[in-house]
Amino acid sequence: MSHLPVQVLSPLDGRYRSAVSDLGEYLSEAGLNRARVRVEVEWLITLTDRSLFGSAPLTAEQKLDLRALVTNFGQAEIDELAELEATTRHDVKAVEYLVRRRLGTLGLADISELTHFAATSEDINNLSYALTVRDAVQTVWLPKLRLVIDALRSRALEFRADAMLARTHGQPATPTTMGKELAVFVYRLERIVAQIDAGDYLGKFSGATGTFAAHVAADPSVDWPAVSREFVEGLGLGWNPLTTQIESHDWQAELYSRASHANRILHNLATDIWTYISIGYFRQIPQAGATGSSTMPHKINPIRFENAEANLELSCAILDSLAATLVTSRLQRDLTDSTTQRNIGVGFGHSLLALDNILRGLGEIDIDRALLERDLDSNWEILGEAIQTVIRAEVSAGRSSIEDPYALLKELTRGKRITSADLAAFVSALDIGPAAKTRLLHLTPAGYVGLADSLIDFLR
Ligand SMILES: O=C(O)C[C@H](Nc1ncnc2c1ncn2[C@@H]1O[C@H](COP(=O)(O)O)[C@@H](O)[C@H]1O)C(=O)O
Repeated sequence: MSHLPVQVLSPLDGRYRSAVSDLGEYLSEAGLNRARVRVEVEWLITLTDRSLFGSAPLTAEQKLDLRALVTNFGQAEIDELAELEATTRHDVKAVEYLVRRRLGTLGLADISELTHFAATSEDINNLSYALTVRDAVQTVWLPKLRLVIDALRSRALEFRADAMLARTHGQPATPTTMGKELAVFVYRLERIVAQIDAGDYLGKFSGATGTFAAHVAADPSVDWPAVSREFVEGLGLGWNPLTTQIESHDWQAELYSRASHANRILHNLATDIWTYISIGYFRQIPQAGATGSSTMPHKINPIRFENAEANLELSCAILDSLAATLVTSRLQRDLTDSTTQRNIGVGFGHSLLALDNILRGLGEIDIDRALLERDLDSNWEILGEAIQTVIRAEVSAGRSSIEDPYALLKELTRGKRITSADLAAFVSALDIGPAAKTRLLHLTPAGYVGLADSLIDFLR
């Protein structure tokens, strides 16, 4: 028998807890159950406000008491729900019983039969998930993503004029600036954030098979779809009028796909920064007291970006799986979504942890301008593109009769190392107009960055 105290299985609840615990407020079992209590309570208030089934509107104080069940939801309720569920073997039924018990304590036993009235568990669950996922995304995950975007933008602006050899296919290519390369990621991430901001959080509240059958059986004179719509929209959610027992989860699939897409862009950023660090373009700023390698004292390892890379992969695996599977439920419902949705927090948790690491990592790197310049100065052959393009323009304008300029430059540069002197001699001998020749003679690899410096202004 082990002597270990009870151990959590997920590192999100272990070593990384402090970085992701804000999500637990919403996407934990307790967060879900608190939201379920909220939905049950608000449904009671909706029914009594309309004096349905012999009820009378609750007083302001009674409503406060009921809503306090949500704000005061804590360990006592968590324990009581566990005890109730041990008997019911049904998590939502346990919540209903908890609310009924509290109604008794509050002197509201006369409305206890209106608890969970005409509702199926999914009516409570889907609204609770929409509320908790919305709050987790809007108050925890997106703000962290925005912090990363802001940090990235400020580093992009800082490096906007830092010319750098580009490496398409990993090979020296037409230079760019470090600022423009980081700005590309800002632009991409901002698009995804806008899409996520515009996304839906939908809810249904229409009974066991989405038909309002029990509602109509109880009182055919009520406009139940209108009541349902007001109720769902009153919670700040969009109303889904046409469903089976379950909300169709399409909004969830859309959200998780977009979050996963954001993860992949961040993954691309993390591996690019890792690569810039590995070739020395970024230096890592030593952190006091930190160790790189346990045996090689000189090392500073890019652990922030490696941790981010791994967590983004895990997050994508979970969010992709949720997006792919949640949209299918056999006939009017199967219960697979109940089990999979319990992992929404794990999906966002790995992403949040990655964001935290990227944010720290971005603050722990500095650019090595001297190395960037040395590298550019060692690769004059990349100007072959500029020269052949200028010659073609000159031929086209009738100022040159050079045949096949591309082949000429290919002959000079392909697979070869060229010095500035080689290139100057070559350009001086070219049969082109004097203005173009002067322009080419003044061109350097560091100066061949086109409009990279100003393109960054396309960022919002
Ligand atoms: O309103 C209803 O409950 C309708 C009922 N469908 C159900 N809808 C929602 N939850 C249900 C359903 N059935 C079971 N359960 C309870 O779901 C829990 C599943 O546990 P887990 O796999 O851990 O997520 C676990 O607590 C289960 O008890 C139907 O028969 O159509």
